[in-house]
Amino acid sequence: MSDAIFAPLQAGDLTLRALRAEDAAELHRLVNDWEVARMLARVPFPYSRALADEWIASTRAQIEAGTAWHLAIVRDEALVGCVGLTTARERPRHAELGYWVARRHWGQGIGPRAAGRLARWALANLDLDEIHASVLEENARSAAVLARIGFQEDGWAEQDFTARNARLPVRRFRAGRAELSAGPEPAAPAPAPAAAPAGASLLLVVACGLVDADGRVLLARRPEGKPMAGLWEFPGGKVGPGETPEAALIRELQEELGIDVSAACLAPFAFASHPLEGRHLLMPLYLCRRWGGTPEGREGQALAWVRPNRLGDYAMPPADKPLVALLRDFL
Ligand SMILES: Nc1nc2c([nH]c(=O)n2[C@H]2C[C@H](O)[C@@H](COP(=O)(O)OP(=O)(O)OP(=O)(O)O)O2)c(=O)[nH]1
Repeated sequence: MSDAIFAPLQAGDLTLRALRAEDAAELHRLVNDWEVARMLARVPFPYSRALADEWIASTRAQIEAGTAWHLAIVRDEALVGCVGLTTARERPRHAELGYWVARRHWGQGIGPRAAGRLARWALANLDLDEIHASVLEENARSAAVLARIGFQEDGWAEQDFTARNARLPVRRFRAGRAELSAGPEPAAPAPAPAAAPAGASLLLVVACGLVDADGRVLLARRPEGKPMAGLWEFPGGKVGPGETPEAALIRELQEELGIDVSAACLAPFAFASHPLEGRHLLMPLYLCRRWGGTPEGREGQALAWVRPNRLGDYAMPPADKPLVALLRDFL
C-alpha cells in the first residue's frame, strides 16, 4: 500500500503518515502495553493482533472518507506512536485529537511535536474552527503535552475506558486558531480579539476580488503557519513602505498567484475596517476581471473559484464579512 491517500507531514525528525498493513505487527507490540493502553479510552487490553489489522484498515477508510486522520508517528523508519484527529459528527467544524507514544520513547517531546503538527495542519486544511481533547484525570503527562501545544483546559467530563472496564473522569481541553496557528512553540498567550485600543496603528492590506468569465470569485486559503490559517481570503497582502496600494496588489498577485495585472484593470470596489491583533486593519478591495496567466497557488495555498451566492459557505476572516455581502449584491 502506498501513501497516496495522505501526503506525509514532517514535524522535525518525525514523519506523520497513514498507517499501512505492514505496520500491524509493530503497532500491536507497542500498544499492547498496559502502561499505554490504560490511559486510552478506546483501546482494549490485551490488544489482539487481529485488531491491529482491522484498526489499520479502518483508519485508511476513514482518511479516504474524510472523517478521521489517524496517523503513524515514525522516526528513523520506526513506528514510535500514533496521533489522530476525528471530526465530530454532531458538531460541525469541531474535531477531537488523541495520541499515544510507545513507552520506550516517552520523555523525548514526541507527543507535543506530533500532536501540535497534526492540529495545526488540520486547522489549516480541513473545515474546522476548534479542536478538543480529553485526558484521563491521572494522566498529567498528557495534559502537559496539550498545554505545551497551546490547548486550554475548559472543564471536566466522564468517558468509558475499555481497558479498565470503567467510566472515569477526564479533563477537557480545547484550542482554536488563536491558540494554535502561531507556530510550533505556543506559550505566548493569544492576543485579545477585542477592539483595538484608541490610536492603534493602522495595518494597510490590499486585496482583490478576481472575477472570472462565469462571475465566480477567487478565494485563497491561508496556509499553515500564518495567523488565521485555514480561513479563506481575497488574494493580496500588506502594502510595503513607499508602495501605492495598486503597486502592492500587482506585486502580491504576481507573487501569490503568478498572474500579471495592470493598474488599469483594478477597479476600486469597497473596503474593510476591523480591529486585528492589537492593530486596526484597513483593507481596500479591488475587483479585477482581466489578467494575464492562470492563477495558481504559488505559496502552496489552496484556491477556490466560488459563485457569489456560495461565498457564505467559506469561513473567512471577520473583516471580510461585510465585503462578502456587498459582493453578493453587486455580482
Ligand atoms: N490578503 C488578505 N488579507 C486579509 C483578508 N482579510 C483579512 O483580515 N486579512 C488580514 C490577514 C492578515 O493579517 C493581513 C494580510 O497579511 P498577510 O500576512 O497575509 O500579508 P502578506 O501577504 O503581506 O504576508 P507576509 O509576507 O507578511 O507573510 O490581512 C483578505 O481578505 N485578504
